[in-house]
Amino acid sequence: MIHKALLFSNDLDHALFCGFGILVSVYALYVETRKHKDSRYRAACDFGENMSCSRVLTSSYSKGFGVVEILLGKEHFLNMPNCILGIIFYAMQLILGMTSFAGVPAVLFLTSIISCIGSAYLAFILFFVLKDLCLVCIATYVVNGVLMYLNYQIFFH
Ligand SMILES: C/C(=C\C[C@@]12O[C@]1(C)C(=O)c1ccccc1C2=O)CCC[C@H](C)CCC[C@H](C)CCCC(C)C
Repeated sequence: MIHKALLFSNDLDHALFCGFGILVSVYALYVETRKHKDSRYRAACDFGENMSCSRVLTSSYSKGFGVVEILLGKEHFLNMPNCILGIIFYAMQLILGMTSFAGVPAVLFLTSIISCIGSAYLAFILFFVLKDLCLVCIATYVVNGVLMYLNYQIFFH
């Protein structure tokens, strides 16, 4: 099988996309927090009624994927902003990606598959329920897709 790197090497690409994922998630968390404090705040990714990241980020789906609240309640610790889960996920990927323990590639690939399933669910909510074009959200779907491709390559190295 031919292994092709996306930009530089597999490992560097992996670290770069993890870093980008953290940046996007931190920005999204900032927008979410700021919008909750001031409803008149307009984020850089707010372009209109149906192209508004802050509308998505303050929706009921922005914490615990909108399902933790229903299953475990509003006060449950897992009912945290999706953005924080994203930051934890990318940081975990970044740190584990720099180690070389046996089993790490499997963990990276497996959690990456889970993140893509999560992304598919969020994309469905975004496009068909909220009917919005949230650019920071779409950016995370791309990052998760790329990370899964890179983790696949690392796993089947
Ligand atoms: C900013 C971000 C996602 C964007 C967004 O979630 C946001 C913010 C949101 O409010 C929203 C509302 C309505 C529709 C869509 C959306 C989203 O699009 C980061 C998640 C990335 C990814 C989906 C995390 C997946 C984490 C895995 C579930 C963890 C698996 C591994 C663990 C065992 C550690």
